[in-house]
Amino acid sequence: MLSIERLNQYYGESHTLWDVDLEVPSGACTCLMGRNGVGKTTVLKTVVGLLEARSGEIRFDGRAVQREPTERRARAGIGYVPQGREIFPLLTVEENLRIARAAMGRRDIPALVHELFPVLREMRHRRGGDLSGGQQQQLAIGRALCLEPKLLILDEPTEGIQPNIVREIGDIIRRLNREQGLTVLLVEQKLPFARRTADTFCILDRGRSVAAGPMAELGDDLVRQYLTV
Ligand SMILES: Nc1ncnc2c1ncn2[C@@H]1O[C@H](COP(=O)(O)OP(=O)(O)OP(=O)(O)O)[C@@H](O)[C@H]1O
Repeated sequence: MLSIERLNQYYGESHTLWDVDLEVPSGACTCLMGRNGVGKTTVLKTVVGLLEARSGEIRFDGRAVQREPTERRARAGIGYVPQGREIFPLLTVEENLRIARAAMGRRDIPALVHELFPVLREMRHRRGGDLSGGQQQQLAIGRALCLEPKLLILDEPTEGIQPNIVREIGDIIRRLNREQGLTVLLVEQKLPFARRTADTFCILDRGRSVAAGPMAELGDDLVRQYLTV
């Protein structure tokens, strides 16, 4: 579904991504892994179109999208839940969802959103900023679902969330993937969570893709070499 080939990206003169390759198979949940600062968020932002690729190809659904604007990629089915969630804190839960939905020219909120996240219906009149971290993450995922994506990209969805809610978020990602058939690309630093949630992995190290494969093949050597601090 998403295929990245020889992607290079720069922040000014600083070469950040070096010939990165990444495959996200249709229907799978893929985890992009690596230590802090290796370029994971930069890959996601380049896929979404918030950063420009200097060279390389990003194919989504069989089409090269690396020169398309963000809105066009979103309309094509690339959904994005950024790190830190970035919900609108002063708007209500319902307003946060409706604003996203308006981008589709629709006023209704998809039933799936309330089915997956009943708390968003219960708290629809609360301000986004008054929700707990876990509830804000649910709102951020719900908002991405309002655009009916084919690929859902999540940047560290468990960051700053209580352990009992982390499991809940993992269950929801798996349900979206397995029951709704949504393809998922996830950045995640928590190894047990990544193992439990994803089918395939790709590891970045200092801006380069260094290993990839089925999650069952993520052995201790790779973990020691590229993931433990
Ligand atoms: N706006 C920016 N301008 C300049 N350099 C940046 C910018 N954003 C990130 N970088 C640098 O690019 C490199 C990759 O950063 P990135 O945030 O993609 O890494 P990451 O793997 O997602 O890290 P983390 O796990 O800490 O979120 C880092 O060296 C970072 O300092």
